[in-house]
Amino acid sequence: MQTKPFRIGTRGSPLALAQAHETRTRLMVAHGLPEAMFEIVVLSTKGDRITDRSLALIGGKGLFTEEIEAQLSSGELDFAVHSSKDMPTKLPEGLHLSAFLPREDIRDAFIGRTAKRLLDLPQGATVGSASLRRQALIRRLRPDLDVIVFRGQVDTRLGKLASGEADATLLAYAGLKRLGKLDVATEILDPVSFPPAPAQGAICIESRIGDERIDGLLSAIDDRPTRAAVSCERGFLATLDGSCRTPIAGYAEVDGEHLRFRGMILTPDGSQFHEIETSGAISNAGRLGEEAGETIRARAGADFFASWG
Ligand SMILES: NCc1[nH]cc(CCC(=O)O)c1CC(=O)O
Repeated sequence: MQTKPFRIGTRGSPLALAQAHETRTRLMVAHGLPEAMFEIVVLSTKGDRITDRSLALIGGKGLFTEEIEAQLSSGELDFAVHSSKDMPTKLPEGLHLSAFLPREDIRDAFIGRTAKRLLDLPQGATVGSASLRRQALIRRLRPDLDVIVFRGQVDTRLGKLASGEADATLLAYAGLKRLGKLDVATEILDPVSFPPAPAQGAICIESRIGDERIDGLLSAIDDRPTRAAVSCERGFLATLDGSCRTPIAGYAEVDGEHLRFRGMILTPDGSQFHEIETSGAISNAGRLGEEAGETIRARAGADFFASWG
């Protein structure tokens, strides 16, 4: 019988803390354990410290996870809670994603200061986003808009918007919901025309491979449909790139044992894009995503990928 508290690693952003608390609550309920059995350990990551530059320029994925993963590997943490969207497709040796919480809404939210909808923005309006996917999707639908880089935590971005640095911004519905700020959203974007990032809206738990005590603890809160959908989306991402330096979008929807995936890749200026749709058994989810990536890559051709630099 475990008596020492489990040590849960997380970043210190309000969103990360909300995700860690949600995970702890689910574990307490699933196992009838008191809160004192879970210690939330807050770590600062490179991605949290660098706020003045686009993350795509400094190294993309892994920025929010490296410090936490080092402490997982060394045994100082028992497991860590992350946004699946921020996880590199290749994890460090010895670590795996051992559980997924039931997914939140996958869609992006539009937050307009004056116009309430993306398509209602006046010509030449500015939209702030640091995400290459969102930038490319905006340019595809509205090549006349001026897309500017907007970084930082959700509150920072909303502050920049309020102070007039842009006319609108985009954020994940899931993040706003977890922060209790859904009311700022003025439009929820349609995932067919504005597909989310692979793994958006899904909280995952990372832990050591072969740690049976932790696997046992976490299996009680693992959501199978979310695991299948995220595996498929991450398969697509991994085949195409796996960094966050590229405009890649896609989402899977699970219905019983069946899954349907839609993916999109774009040139950064949004002038060209390719879409793919596929479906199959959830038992084959990761492979379905990889195959979709291979197919869309062949279809797009080398010239298209030159735009990704
Ligand atoms: N890159 C930051 C990040 N990572 C996860 C989320 C939102 C929550 C989620 O997708 O699970 C966000 C903020 C955003 O995109 O608005």
